[in-house]
Amino acid sequence: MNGKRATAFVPGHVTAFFSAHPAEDPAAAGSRGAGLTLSDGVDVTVTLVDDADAADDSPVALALNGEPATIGAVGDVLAALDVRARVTLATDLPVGAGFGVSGAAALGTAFAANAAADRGRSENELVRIAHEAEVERGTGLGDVVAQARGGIPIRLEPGAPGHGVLDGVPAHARVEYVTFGELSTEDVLAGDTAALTQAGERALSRLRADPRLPTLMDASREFAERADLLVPEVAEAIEAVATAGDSEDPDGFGGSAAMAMLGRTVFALGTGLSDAGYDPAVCHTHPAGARLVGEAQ
Ligand SMILES: Nc1ncnc2c1ncn2[C@@H]1O[C@H](COP(=O)(O)OP(=O)(O)OP(=O)(O)O)[C@@H](O)[C@H]1O
Ligand SMILES: CC(C)(CO)[C@@H](O)C(=O)[O-]
Repeated sequence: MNGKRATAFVPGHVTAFFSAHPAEDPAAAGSRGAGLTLSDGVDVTVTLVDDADAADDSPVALALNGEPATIGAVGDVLAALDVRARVTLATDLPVGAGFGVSGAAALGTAFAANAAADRGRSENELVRIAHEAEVERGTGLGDVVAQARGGIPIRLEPGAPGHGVLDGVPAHARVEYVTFGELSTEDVLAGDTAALTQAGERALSRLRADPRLPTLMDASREFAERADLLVPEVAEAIEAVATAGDSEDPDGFGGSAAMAMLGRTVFALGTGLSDAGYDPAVCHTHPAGARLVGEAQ
C-alpha cells in the first residue's frame, strides 16, 4: 500500500434550468443554464494504491458514505491521470436527486488524485478531465464547470475551460431542500431534448436580462413546466411554498421554490419550505468553487 492521500471538497450544485449542447468533442459538449452551488457538498479522499496491492485491473475502489459504490466518471478521471487509488466520498446530499454528486465525485477525484500523485496539472486541466468524464458517462453536462466556479453560476456557453463561458448572479442565500426521490440524468439526456433546450434558452435570456435570484427562481419554475419535467410531489411543494407566502421571511425570498434538475427535489430560498410546513435540509449558497482541503503521507 502506497498510502499517499489527499482530500478535496466540492460544493453540491442544483441546476435551476438548462439547455443541452452535445458535441463530438466532450470538452466542447455541455449545457447552458444556471443554478446554485451549495455549502452541502462532497468530501472526496483519494488514497494511492500500489500496483501490487490492486486486486484487479480497475483503477479505482469507490466507497460512498462507507458503502461500496460505482460512479463511472470517477474511474475515468483516475485513468486519465494514470492513477490507481481508493476513493472515498462523504456527503449528506442524496445521490441521483439533482445535486450534482457525480460531478462532484469526478471533480474532487481529479483535484485529490493530482495532489496525491503529484501529477502537476493545472486547475483548468483538472476541470476539463472531470467534465469530459461526466459528459461521456451521460451523468451531467454543466455541473463540473459550475462546481469549479462556486457561487451562483450562469453557464453562458457550454463546455470545459477553453470552450465554456461562465458568469454568475452576485448574491448569497440560505437554501432549503427536500428530496422525494431520484430521476435518472442518463435517461433524460438520452431522450429527446429539443423542447427542454428551447425552454432552457428562453430561461437563460430572462436571467441575462435580469441577473437576480428571484428571476432565476421564476425562470426555473417556467422551465420545469415548459420542458415537461415537473413531477407531482415537486409541483405540490412549489405551490405550498408560494401559498405560505413571504411575511415570515427575513431575506425577502418567501414563496420562492423550484425544482432541481434532474431530481425529484424541490429547493427554496430563505425559509420557504419550513414556512410551508416541510422539514427541509438547510444550507447556503457556497461562495467558492472546489478546493483541496488536505494532503497526507
Ligand atoms: N446509491 C446510489 N444511488 C444512486 N446513484 C448511485 C448510487 N451509488 C452510485 N450511484 C451512481 O451515481 C451516479 C448518479 O448520477 P446522477 O447524475 O444520476 O446523479 P447526481 O450526480 O447525484 O445528480 P444530478 O442529477 O444533479 O446529475 C450514477 O452514475 C449512479 O450509477
Ligand atoms: C444535465 C444536468 C441538469 C444534470 O444534473 C446538469 O449537468 C446541467 O445543468 O447541465
